[in-house]
Amino acid sequence: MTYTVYVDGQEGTTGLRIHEYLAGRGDVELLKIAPDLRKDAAERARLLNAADVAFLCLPDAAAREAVALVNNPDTCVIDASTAHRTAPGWTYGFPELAPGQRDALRSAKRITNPGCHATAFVALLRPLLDAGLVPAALPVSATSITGYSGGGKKMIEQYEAGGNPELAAPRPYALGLAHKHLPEMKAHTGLAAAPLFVPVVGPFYKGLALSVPLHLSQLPGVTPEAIQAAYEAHYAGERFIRVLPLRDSATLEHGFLDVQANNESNRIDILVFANGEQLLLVARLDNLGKGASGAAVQAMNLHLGLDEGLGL
Ligand SMILES: NC(=O)C1=CN([C@@H]2O[C@H](COP(=O)(O)OP(=O)(O)OC[C@H]3O[C@@H](n4cnc5c(N)ncnc54)[C@H](OP(=O)(O)O)[C@@H]3O)[C@@H](O)[C@H]2O)C=CC1
Ligand SMILES: CC(=O)N[C@@H](CCC(=O)OP(=O)(O)O)C(=O)O
Repeated sequence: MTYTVYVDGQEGTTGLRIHEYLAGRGDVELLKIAPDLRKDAAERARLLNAADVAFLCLPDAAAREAVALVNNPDTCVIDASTAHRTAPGWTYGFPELAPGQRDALRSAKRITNPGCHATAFVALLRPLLDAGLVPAALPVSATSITGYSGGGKKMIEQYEAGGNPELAAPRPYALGLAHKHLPEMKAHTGLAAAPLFVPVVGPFYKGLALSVPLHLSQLPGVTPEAIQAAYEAHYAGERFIRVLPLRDSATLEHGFLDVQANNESNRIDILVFANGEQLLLVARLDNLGKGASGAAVQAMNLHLGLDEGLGL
């Protein structure tokens, strides 16, 4: 069986990476748009509707426009943008989210891929809310350090042009405290309020690690071991989520956390560090792997009834 796949936004960072994942596959026929017609609505509509699976690797406005062009009821749209992550009728492309998510993704024709920071945040918080260890009302904070490819072509060009000393150091951003991933972080964890979230972009291509500090004094009766056990239970048998042993400083290189350790993989590592009543939860991943294109291909495989890890 051959599946017809179209990537709208094939020249962008996420689109190119999806092409790389799919290039060697004999079961996928990749439809390509002529370079001069890349933004031609009629030609995009033709290809979107000819596809079994259409990936949208576009800015939000263009992704909304692309969805409006799809009228083939059999086309499954997998949107990598932020446009539909909490929209009704769309299924969150995170198979490991909760029991039932895989069945939902098999039948969905509209799949919305999680954001890179949101993937890490949801991976850390959802199991703890589901297990009743973190109450929905708990105020939560998070920081995340990411490589510059997360900012797409424009940011990659800025960093790779060289000559700007400001870019040599990590840069906190989204300091209006209104990052675009906040709505999905709230919606897909069950928290009553979005976290206070500060992302930081650094002078390296890719790799992401998000940290959530917790004070056990705010969680009566909860222990580090209970948190660890909740992760192990939630992610038991998951091939793309690895829960490292509690306080596993052996996974740290010379006492530092390597945020690039999962690059070129579709894996998320979950790490729990504890000292007395203070706890630090960390999730790390490749922002272009499980944080974007890898997750999109995993969702496609699952939707088509194939081995979820095919090509990943
Ligand atoms: N980079 C990352 O780590 C992640 C990105 N995402 C999301 O994925 C989406 C794509 O991001 P990314 O690949 O980084 O972005 P890029 O800027 O690298 O690529 C976007 C591509 O879309 C093209 N494009 C823009 N408007 C249109 C249009 N109207 N019709 C057709 N093509 C159009 C652009 O064309 P042109 O080349 O002419 O500019 C560009 O090639 C975004 O919504 C982003 O938020 C999600 C997770 C992670
Ligand atoms: C460094 C950088 O700018 N990163 C992007 C995140 C990219 C991503 O995963 O998010 P979307 O899928 O929502 O684009 C940002 O924080 O806006």
